Amino acid sequence: MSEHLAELELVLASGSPRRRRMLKQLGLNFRVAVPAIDEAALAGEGPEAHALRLAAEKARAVAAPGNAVVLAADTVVAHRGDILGKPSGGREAAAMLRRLSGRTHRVITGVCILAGAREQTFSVSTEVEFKTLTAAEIERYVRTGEPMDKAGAYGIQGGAAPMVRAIRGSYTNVVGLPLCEVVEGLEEAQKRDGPRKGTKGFFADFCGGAVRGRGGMEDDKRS
Ligand SMILES: Cc1cn([C@H]2C[C@H](O)[C@@H](COP(=O)(O)OP(=O)(O)OP(=O)(O)O)O2)c(=O)[nH]c1=O
Repeated sequence: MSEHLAELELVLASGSPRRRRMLKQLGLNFRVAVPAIDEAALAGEGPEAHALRLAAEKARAVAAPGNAVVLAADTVVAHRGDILGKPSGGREAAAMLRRLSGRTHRVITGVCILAGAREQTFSVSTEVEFKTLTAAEIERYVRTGEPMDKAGAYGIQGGAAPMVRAIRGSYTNVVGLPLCEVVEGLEEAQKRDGPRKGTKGFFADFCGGAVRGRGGMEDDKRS
């Protein structure tokens, strides 16, 4: 990661405590602005197109001063072309978990980085395999309330960790912000102020290899 990235004037367009925590983990200076947009899917919209569109709408919805760079993201769970967003209640959460049980799905995060008139939008996809869940396991987990603000009704970083047999791809992408690609995008955005000497650090090295398995990230207190 470039040592100059900490100098970036950054606005995180998100109310997600996970995204805030992950950006902090990078040591970046940023302020938070919470976008208010309609997150409903358009008719016929696929999961990736949906995540990309919402990420761009979130970024555009917040005001940023002169040189600031705005970062926004949207995470969806995709199964057989369907979008599983945040559940509307306990029944829908349980239905989503029954659907994911014993199967592999994809978690797609759309990312938008706005730097003046320049806009980068991209998506990152991670495959997640769930073990077969019992009805009791699902009921217990839904009762914790944790699924309610999370795409696909689960948090890999929290109580759903033991439900996940395997992941292929970025772990931070599942939690809502693919840090490797976000850092690359922010470095790219910073170049508009003139190229800086980049130092290839942890993230560059980390991105070079296959990322498999999960890290040790705490869940937030929001249920
Ligand atoms: C699959 C999965 C999703 N999530 C979260 C990430 C996202 O915060 C959330 C999906 O909802 P989003 O609409 O992407 O984000 P948000 O509403 O939390 O925040 P904002 O729109 O203000 O940026 O689901 C987890 O925390 N863990 C997981 O394992």
